[in-house]
Amino acid sequence: MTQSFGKNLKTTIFGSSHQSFIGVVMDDIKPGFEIDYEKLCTFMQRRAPGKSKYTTKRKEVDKPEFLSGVIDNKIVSKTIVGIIRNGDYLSKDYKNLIDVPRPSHADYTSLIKYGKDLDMNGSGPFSGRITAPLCLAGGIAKQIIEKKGIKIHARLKNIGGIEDRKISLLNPPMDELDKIKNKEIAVLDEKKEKEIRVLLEDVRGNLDSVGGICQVFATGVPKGLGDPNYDSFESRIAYLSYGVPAVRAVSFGDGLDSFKMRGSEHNDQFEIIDGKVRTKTNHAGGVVGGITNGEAVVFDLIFKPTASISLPQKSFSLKEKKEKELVIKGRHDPCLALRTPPIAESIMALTILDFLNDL
Ligand SMILES: C=C(O[C@@H]1CC(C(=O)O)=C[C@@H](OP(=O)(O)O)[C@H]1O)C(=O)O
Repeated sequence: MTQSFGKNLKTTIFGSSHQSFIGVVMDDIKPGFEIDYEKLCTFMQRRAPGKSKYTTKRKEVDKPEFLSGVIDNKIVSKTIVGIIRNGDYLSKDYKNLIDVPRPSHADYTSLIKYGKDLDMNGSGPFSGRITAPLCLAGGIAKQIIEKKGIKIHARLKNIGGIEDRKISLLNPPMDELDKIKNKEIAVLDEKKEKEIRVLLEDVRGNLDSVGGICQVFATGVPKGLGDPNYDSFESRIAYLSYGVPAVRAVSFGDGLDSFKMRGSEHNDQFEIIDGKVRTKTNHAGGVVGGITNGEAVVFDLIFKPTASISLPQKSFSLKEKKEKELVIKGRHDPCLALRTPPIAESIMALTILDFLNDL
């Protein structure tokens, strides 16, 4: 079971949703960087639970603490260790799931693989809570690469089938995206936001859940990050993305729509502007042949509807060896996708920093 990623900047997530804390080790980071602690906390609050009626009611402070490698917010070692304390956990809500697994959650596959030894309270390593330390590391990575002129912003592109405004992949409106980052529903189009609220009220009222797509943009990314084939820029993004609970797909640029296009529509033709090679469009999302081309890097993360819903569902009892109805207790997100923009930004930032450590 690996909780680690990164080739040059080796990052390891540890802990579990209902243990006393969760955290992250960042190894082979460059000492000297001054972390803007307030900015890091604000970034992490965008993901934190208990902030909206459309997400989980669990309330956590989610303030990062540095155990090692950081003094007065300055990185002073090659390895840093940060933690986030867990406070508001109700493990009793998970007791019945040891015998009766949740459909489409990891209870069953975890049991097949690890038996009853793995701490599955709060869904253990399969919990969305493990994205808190990812954002701790990602928030730091984002600050480091910002100083190198790389900007990253994410938005909710689609919630439960309701699509936000289409925006340019070539010249993404980064200032506009920056302004929506602290919204409860981080979309640009206010009319669509109202429609999403109606949908979410319906989903919540009916004890159900809904998924969504988070789209993330990075500008100022140097040309030449990534290699062909198995260590492509996309491969490292995908490696992290599929480690995030509930991610079902990751797609670059026009991604999942590209197969419907003709080559003449999808090709990004070249032009020379002020002596610099640019592309006229950015259907590729800034990565061709696994290598960044200097245009904005854009990818979508597709999240399934939260598996833990309160409606009665068909499952089975391991003890009794027969089918059984399951009613899940606990405080689950009617739409976990709402909390994902800082997660997508973290994946982008950590991957770029990992490649930059290469150079
Ligand atoms: C705590 C977080 O999200 C949790 C993710 C989660 C799950 O099953 O993934 C289930 C809930 O946990 P609990 O049952 O302990 O309340 C969420 O609250 C968080 O994101 O910080």
